[in-house]
Amino acid sequence: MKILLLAGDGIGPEIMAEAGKVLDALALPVTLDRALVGGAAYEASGHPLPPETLAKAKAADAILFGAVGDPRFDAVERHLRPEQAILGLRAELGLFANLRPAKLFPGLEDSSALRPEVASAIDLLIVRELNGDVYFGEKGTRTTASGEREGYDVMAYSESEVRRIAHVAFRAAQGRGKRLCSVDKANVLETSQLWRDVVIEVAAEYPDVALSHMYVDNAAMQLVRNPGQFDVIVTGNLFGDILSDQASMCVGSIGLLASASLGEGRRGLYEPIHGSAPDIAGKGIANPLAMILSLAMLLRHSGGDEANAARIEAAVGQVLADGCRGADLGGTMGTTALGDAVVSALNGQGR
Ligand SMILES: NC(=O)c1ccc[n+]([C@@H]2O[C@H](COP(=O)([O-])OP(=O)(O)OC[C@H]3O[C@@H](n4cnc5c(N)ncnc54)[C@H](O)[C@@H]3O)[C@@H](O)[C@H]2O)c1
Ligand SMILES: CC(C)[C@H](C(=O)O)[C@@H](O)C(=O)O
Ligand SMILES: [Mg+2]
Repeated sequence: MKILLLAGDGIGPEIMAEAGKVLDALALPVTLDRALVGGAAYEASGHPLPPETLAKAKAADAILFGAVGDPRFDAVERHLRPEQAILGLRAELGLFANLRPAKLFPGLEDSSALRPEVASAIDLLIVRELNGDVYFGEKGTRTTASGEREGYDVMAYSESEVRRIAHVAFRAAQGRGKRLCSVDKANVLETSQLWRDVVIEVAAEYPDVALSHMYVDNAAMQLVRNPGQFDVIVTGNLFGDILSDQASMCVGSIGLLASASLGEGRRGLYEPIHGSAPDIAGKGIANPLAMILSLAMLLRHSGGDEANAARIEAAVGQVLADGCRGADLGGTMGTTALGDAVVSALNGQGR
């Protein structure tokens, strides 16, 4: 398997180094390649997703992605900002299905922003559509008739876009608790009404899955009131972005949530749900566990290697059960110490 490592900006290189250690420890027959992406690529070549990087991504079986974003480039033209690299990869590779699991690791009951008994019940999967919505609609700024500036971003979903993500979500639910909650804003948005209608049509093919619908404002509230009620959530690009950051604090930290971005084939891109965290970059205190758990998802979904994916997840679970905590979880362990702890847990497995 050919894996492309794209570390990116901010804490990206720091956490990628720890995932690299885990990959080395497993000694798998993989070929590794690296390329610049995001602000680092813009600085070096004037584009956040240079053609060489995109070509390498297309040639890879899987991409392990750190994070992009650098406040130094927040004022450059939008199409050249670091974030365009990840949006470009998702679009160019047709990665329309973003899986963002959130489960409370034993031992982290008191780290959740929620009460321990509420947090303990969390074991959910957010299936976020990743190639459409207001992210990819027409956008711009214009001057209105009265002479003021107006920004606009068009929200749209076609029937086929909703249908394909609905199938992914129903299949995911079949492999879990057989409950799917579709989150939308159909009481206000035409885009959401079509979303809901199409999800209901697709549901006819999955009679074993119990489908429910929830408005996104209520879903945000229910996610902190009683997150244990959710099994699989399917939602659009923007709502999924927001709800997944919220879900991360329900299980303790944004530094724990991994994701898989998948298309039609086996190729996928795997990344933590968080960003480049410029406020802590270079300090050696970023939590590398979301990055390491993203590697586990890579092995599972693109590598078909469930055994090693499960080994990594068990090692992370062990490290957390042993009380290892970085600053985000109220502890003092740094990025490299946490990565080392995962490697020793891996090496100690089965002994
Ligand atoms: N997929 C991506 O590459 C991605 C995702 C989200 C944000 N971004 C970009 O990242 C930059 C920063 O955005 P932001 O501050 O809104 O979000 P962020 O996720 O980078 O950080 C939010 C907060 O969480 C903390 N945090 C994030 N990851 C952490 C980790 N692994 N360990 C410990 N603490 C962690 C940060 O220190 C910060 O306080 C922006 O340029 C944004 O566009 C990129
Ligand atoms: C950086 C940004 C474009 C990205 C998104 O909004 O999808 C990020 O927030 C994420 O969650 O991966
Ligand atoms: Mg996000």
